[in-house]
Amino acid sequence: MGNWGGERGEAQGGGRQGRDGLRTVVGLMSGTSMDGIDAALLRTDGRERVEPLAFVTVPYDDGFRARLRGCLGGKGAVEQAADQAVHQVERELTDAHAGAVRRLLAEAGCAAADVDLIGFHGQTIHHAPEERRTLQIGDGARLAGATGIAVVNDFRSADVAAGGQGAPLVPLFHRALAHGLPRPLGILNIGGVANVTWIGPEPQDGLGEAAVVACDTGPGNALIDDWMLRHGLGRFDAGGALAAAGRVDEAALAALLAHPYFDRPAPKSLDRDAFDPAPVTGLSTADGAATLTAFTAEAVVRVVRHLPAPPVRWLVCGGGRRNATLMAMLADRLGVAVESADGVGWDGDALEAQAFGYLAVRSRLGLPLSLPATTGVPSPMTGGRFHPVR
Ligand SMILES: Nc1ncnc2c1ncn2[C@@H]1O[C@H](COP(=O)(O)OP(=O)(O)OP(=O)(O)O)[C@@H](O)[C@H]1O
Ligand SMILES: CC(=O)N[C@H]1[C@@H]2OC[C@@H](O2)[C@@H](O)[C@@H]1O[C@H](C)C(=O)O
Repeated sequence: MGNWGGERGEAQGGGRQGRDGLRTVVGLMSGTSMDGIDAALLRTDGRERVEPLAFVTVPYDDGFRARLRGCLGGKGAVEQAADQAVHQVERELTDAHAGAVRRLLAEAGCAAADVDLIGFHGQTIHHAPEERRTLQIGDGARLAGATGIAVVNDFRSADVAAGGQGAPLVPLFHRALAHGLPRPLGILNIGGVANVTWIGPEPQDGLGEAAVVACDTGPGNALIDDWMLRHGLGRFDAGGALAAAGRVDEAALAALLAHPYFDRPAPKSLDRDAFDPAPVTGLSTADGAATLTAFTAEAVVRVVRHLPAPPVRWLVCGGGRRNATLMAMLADRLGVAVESADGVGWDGDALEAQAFGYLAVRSRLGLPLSLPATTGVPSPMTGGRFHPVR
């Protein structure tokens, strides 16, 4: 992969590796909440060094969000991907990402020619690793053409094809950021789905890397968001205010937690709509919100027994860290410090987008994106598909 510079080359007008060994990259994430596109600009060597530069979120409009939802999951989603309707949404999604890149670079005062690479996650519309299927829509070649910047996309397929879960993929990025923080450390991302990265003690001899274990914990905000939408109460429970006004229905919570997912050891991963919220159906809006919020928190508690040792501290990123009721439930139930990742100087909204920029560099360098302990893949696995500027 030493020819990366050559492949990008000056003919492609791209930035080149700086004297400090860092690449300038854009990371793009459009997560399971389907709230919009997160776009991050950073410099990184794809190993230890990460220097965030800028970040923007570009929300989807309601019409596009509805069209995107129409592509989601269910039987035959992969076959459906051949459909014209899905292709049309994929084109729209890709063009919206190109717009997000332009906006990010304009805000950062950075020229496209100074960017080496884009890491383009795309939108997951189907995730069934047990069937060796995962599908993120997003046209890498079209994005490269529209931005004039080479693109890496399709980060999850190689892992899933090799028998891994294909998710979560942020753990190696989390480890790169976590130097000097107390161990074992739990990093909890609460998006539509929630996922944890457990990071063990730093090797005493300074050689090698800290152990890392990861999995999806269970629902994040998706069930709460769907509940709010269904009741005409907005897109999410701002600050957790509605949940704070309700009472947790213990019988409904127990029914939700009866799902076999919580007994499965890590690594394991989820599709957005893996859980059926039927147990809360008859509850008041406030009690339903409280119970679904407790479900997200309790799912995190249930994962602790699948980790090598309980984390001594939890750092929370993703939109769920803004839900004060959820954060209080987590602190109460985990019994150790639970705090926003922003408190250690990270941007809890930008982390996933940054991770896909970082992983794009790793992809070009042929480095692993996943490990047996993060996705269950049989051996450390690289991945991603490269789309040069033509
Ligand atoms: N002020 C707030 N109060 C409560 N919840 C909030 C607030 N702001 C955002 N959220 C929640 O965070 C969600 C968005 O989180 P985020 O952007 O981390 O998800 P994502 O990246 O789409 O998902 P994933 O990590 O699963 O891919 C919203 O859908 C909402 O539920
Ligand atoms: C298949 C898929 O898109 N999974 C997402 C989703 O959103 C959160 C959780 O489920 C996580 O496993 C993953 O995203 C993050 C960015 C990851 O791969 O680390």
